[in-house]
Amino acid sequence: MPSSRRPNKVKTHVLKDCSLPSLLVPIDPNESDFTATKVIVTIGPACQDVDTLCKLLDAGATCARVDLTWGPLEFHKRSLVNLGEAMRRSWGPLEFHKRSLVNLGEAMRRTRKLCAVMVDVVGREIILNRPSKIDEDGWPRFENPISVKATDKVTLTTGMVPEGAAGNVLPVSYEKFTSMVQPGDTVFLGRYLVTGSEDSSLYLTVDSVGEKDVVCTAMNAGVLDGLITVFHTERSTDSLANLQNDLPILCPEDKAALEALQDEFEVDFVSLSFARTADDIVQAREFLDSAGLTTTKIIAKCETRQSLFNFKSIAGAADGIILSRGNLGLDVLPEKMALVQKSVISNCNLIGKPIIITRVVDTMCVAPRPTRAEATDVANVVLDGADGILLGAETLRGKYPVLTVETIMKICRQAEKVFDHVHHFDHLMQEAMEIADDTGALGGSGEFAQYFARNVSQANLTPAMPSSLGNGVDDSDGQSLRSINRHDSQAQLTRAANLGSPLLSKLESIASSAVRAADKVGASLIIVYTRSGQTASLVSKYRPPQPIMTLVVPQLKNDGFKWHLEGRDTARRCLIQRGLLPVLAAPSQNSGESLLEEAVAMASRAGLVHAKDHIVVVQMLAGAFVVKIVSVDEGGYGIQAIRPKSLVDLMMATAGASKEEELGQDNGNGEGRVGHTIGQPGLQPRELTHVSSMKHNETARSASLQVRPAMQAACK
Ligand SMILES: Nc1ncnc2c1ncn2[C@@H]1O[C@H](COP(=O)(O)OP(=O)(O)O)[C@@H](O)[C@H]1O
Ligand SMILES: C=C(OP(=O)(O)O)C(=O)O
Repeated sequence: MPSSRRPNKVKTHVLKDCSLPSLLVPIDPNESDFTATKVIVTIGPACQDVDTLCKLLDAGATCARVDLTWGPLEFHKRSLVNLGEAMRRSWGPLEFHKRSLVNLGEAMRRTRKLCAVMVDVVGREIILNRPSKIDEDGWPRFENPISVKATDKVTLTTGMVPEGAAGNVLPVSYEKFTSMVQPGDTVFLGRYLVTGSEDSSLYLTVDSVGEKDVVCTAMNAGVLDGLITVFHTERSTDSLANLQNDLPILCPEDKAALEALQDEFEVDFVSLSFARTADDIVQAREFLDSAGLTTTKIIAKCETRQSLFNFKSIAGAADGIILSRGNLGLDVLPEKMALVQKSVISNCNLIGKPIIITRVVDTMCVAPRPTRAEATDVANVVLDGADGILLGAETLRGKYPVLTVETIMKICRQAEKVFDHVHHFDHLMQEAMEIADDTGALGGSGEFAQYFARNVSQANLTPAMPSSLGNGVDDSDGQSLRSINRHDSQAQLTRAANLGSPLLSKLESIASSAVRAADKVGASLIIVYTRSGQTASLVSKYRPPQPIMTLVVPQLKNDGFKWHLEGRDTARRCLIQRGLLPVLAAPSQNSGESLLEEAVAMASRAGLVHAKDHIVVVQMLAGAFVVKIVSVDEGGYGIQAIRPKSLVDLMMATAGASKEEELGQDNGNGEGRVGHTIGQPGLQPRELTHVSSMKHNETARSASLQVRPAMQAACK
């Protein structure tokens, strides 16, 4: 960080109404069960059947992950030449994952709930090559757990393990493993998706390194079972000293599996394991595009210290971040973990990228209740500002997958109630102002803007080590910047636009105005029309307390070969962002006012709004950006004419002016206010926004608008 006057500030918790008496009031059984925080579940044997998947969706899960880490064991022995068809035919776990997705489609049909699909790739994961067999359900099972006592010698080898060899000689999957480690290093062996603190985890200290063998001493006793991951802990406590493996960001098995899944299913997200640099995201994007997964979003997993050194460039290039706290916790000192989490979440919030946190309630793998620490942790994730929580072992092999989701949703709901939305909003605005100030546009030095731009573009913070393996710190400044530019997502373009502008981009100005207005008029709901999801995403960024109904109007597109409807995928991709409630309009529905009326009726039926409630609407009308307030009619079904007082409040909220100074006395009917200039709160008025009233309509309307999880939501 340069000596800018501006430190890298992170928002801390400011809780609204957290007095003990208010907290101890029993929870109203009739209170809305809307939960803004998203929950992603990992599908495994514990939840793959349709009934359990239905229960998970009913409990509130919005995205399901299939984890390719289970499976490629069989492939490590095969040459690249033999991949392809042979693999497709014989890879048991891929069949397991396909069945998961077929069942998920059925669960969506039955529950009429939309669920996104995430595929987690193996990437650079190093594992122990242990013999396994594929069970009848297609899931790999391992036999003969490995029992190790503290101070036992354990040998990790890249060679063959002769039959009858001692049980403490363990083959690792990465053939250059001996080049990575040196005496004194710590190597962690643990069951995939375990905490690292139970007796199925083993910490080893490296004694000596030979050509093929790494001899270690066990620091604790443990019984290794299941799929065992090998994690080489960073040896330096303040920089990066380890050599990193040179495995590709997507291994051949990942590519083959993604292609195979893409043939039959729609993959909304790829969670990119062990992302280290922005270039990893660029490479993954290139592959996904070439494989026809052009709309699939990349969520980079930060699971090593290296990913933190390159964090800003990774976050800038990816469509979202997963903070993989299990692995990261092996690489970051325990006393720093909470602070790292706050920093990562805050940075993602600032640039409006979804941030997902892993490893919250490990105890619920075996117990029906979380520990106090876990329950507190979940609440803190919400208060820190995360978008969602990713469940791993809890739903993959845990005893209580449904109860786990229910418990998490309840904790999140309570935490959301005290999340200070206004403070969060003001923090983002303040940051925008300071960036603007630093660009010089508002009289600042430009120092921070340069720092921010540099970090977003390359983040080359530590020198690369001279090695064929490399320590993996991003050493390709210009190159990664160029690559990112080739793949500029809309969000990146928006960010870039923001960096060059003293104020916010047009769309962001509209989105934040809508959130401010909703707050000022006490709206119950925000409705956002969206095509790509970008506008909805920007509204989510400002973390309104209201649900954000995200209206996606399908569009007929021609890809050069055939016509197809686009929109379903947009709706699903909103399902990892805090507060978004995507709704897919029926294709025949026009996107005008009648659609809004249907949306309001639907929100009313869903209990999201009641009679006389206000709703803030973001849409495009006749080529103009519109933020408007409508009210629910007396019957609670349709739209009432705009309430004049609310209109004044809207202008107050968005123009940041005082009632007396700017508007004079409210004449009670709001006349003369329609079409008033609305600017960015806290900033100078900038965008011209129409505030139009709705036509009066008291009648309840039939619902042609549908939530469209049914049919083809996950299965093509
Ligand atoms: N079908 C629609 N009808 C009316 N307004 C729309 C529709 N789709 C998007 N909009 C509005 O158009 C504006 C710009 O949208 P756009 O640039 O396409 O971003 P997005 O990808 O979020 O739709 C936003 O105000 C959005 O609310
Ligand atoms: C690796 C994962 O997370 P963690 O590092 O938190 O175990 C995961 O969930 O895929």
